Amino acid sequence: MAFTVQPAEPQGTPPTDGLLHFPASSALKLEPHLPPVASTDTTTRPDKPFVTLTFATSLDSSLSLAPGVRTTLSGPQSKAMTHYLRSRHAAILVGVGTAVADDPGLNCKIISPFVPEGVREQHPHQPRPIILDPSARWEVNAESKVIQLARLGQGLGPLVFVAKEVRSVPDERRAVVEGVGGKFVRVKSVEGEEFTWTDVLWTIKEEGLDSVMIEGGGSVINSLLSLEQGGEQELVDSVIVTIAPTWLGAGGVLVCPPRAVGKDGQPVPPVRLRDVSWHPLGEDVVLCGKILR
Ligand SMILES: NC(=O)C1=CN([C@@H]2O[C@H](COP(=O)(O)OP(=O)(O)OC[C@H]3O[C@@H](n4cnc5c(N)ncnc54)[C@H](O)[C@@H]3O)[C@@H](O)[C@H]2O)C=CC1
Ligand SMILES: Nc1nc(O)c(N)c(N[C@@H]2O[C@H](COP(=O)(O)O)[C@@H](O)[C@H]2O)n1
Repeated sequence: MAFTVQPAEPQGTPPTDGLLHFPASSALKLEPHLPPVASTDTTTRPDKPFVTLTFATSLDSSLSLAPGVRTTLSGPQSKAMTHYLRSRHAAILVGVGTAVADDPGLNCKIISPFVPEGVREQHPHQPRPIILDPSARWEVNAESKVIQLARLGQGLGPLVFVAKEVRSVPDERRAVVEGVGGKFVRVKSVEGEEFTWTDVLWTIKEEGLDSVMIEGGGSVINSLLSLEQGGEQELVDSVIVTIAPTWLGAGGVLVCPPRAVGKDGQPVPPVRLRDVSWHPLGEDVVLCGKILR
């Protein structure tokens, strides 16, 4: 598919339709870190989608002030960048801790500055929200933001991944989720608690979703990074982190995976990024890279 820069909106002009704006010049810099757009791409794996790990952090590695406290870290430009990422992924994944704490919308409020030739997009591309909720504790209801947005046509119905061992999901929750085109998906778990990331990603691929951005929260990011640290599985294709110029202080939800040790009990070299680039966006800086393997 050929892509061109859509010149309809001059860079820097705020949109008047409630949508966010991310300039094509900034978007181009992210391109090497994003899922391929061409369906003929041969680098994608059959067993998993393209995985982007992306979140916003403080200088002291906090995602939020405390568990359950929704905390704004991204400034307007990096928030627009996150929505650009949402426009470029088929799915967006968070843990149930985030769903409960933030009541997130998990939708996209940006029209890509790149559009296929001859096409003028009227609506943002929407990623499919995925909530990891092994024990079905998310009390999703008609007021949940993700449901409201899907009902308005401004987002998609969520896929809620619950453990096979969970006896049943309450009928009201099922009706709410299915009413907006979402569904509960059963995933094999270890003792009804954790899914393996291989199973999560395989299930996403089985749902026909070729790319996923994993946004958080702390438990999700740390468990994924600890696998990468172990070096046994290569699951994350791209890492895009917004760093905000603030310290949230002790007590926050931290990105801090357990230190990896080898079979001999000795520390193994820490995980590091390669192909790193830094992009100032407003007062924030966005770090892009790939996990060094
Ligand atoms: N600054 C940012 O970019 C973001 C910040 N956040 C913040 O993070 C905080 C929430 O983080 P946490 O409390 O750590 O919750 P979380 O969102 O990481 O969810 C944790 C839950 O997800 C499930 N889960 C995680 N890994 C799993 C696996 N491998 N298999 C099955 N289930 C799994 C478990 O039920 C676990 O209890 C909130 O305060 C939120 O505001 C969340 C996302 C992004
Ligand atoms: N990029 C980014 N910057 C921040 O400052 C944040 N707090 C987050 N959080 C993530 O975005 C979700 C909330 O936004 P929506 O309602 O979905 O638009 C939140 O749940 C986190 O996943 N991200």
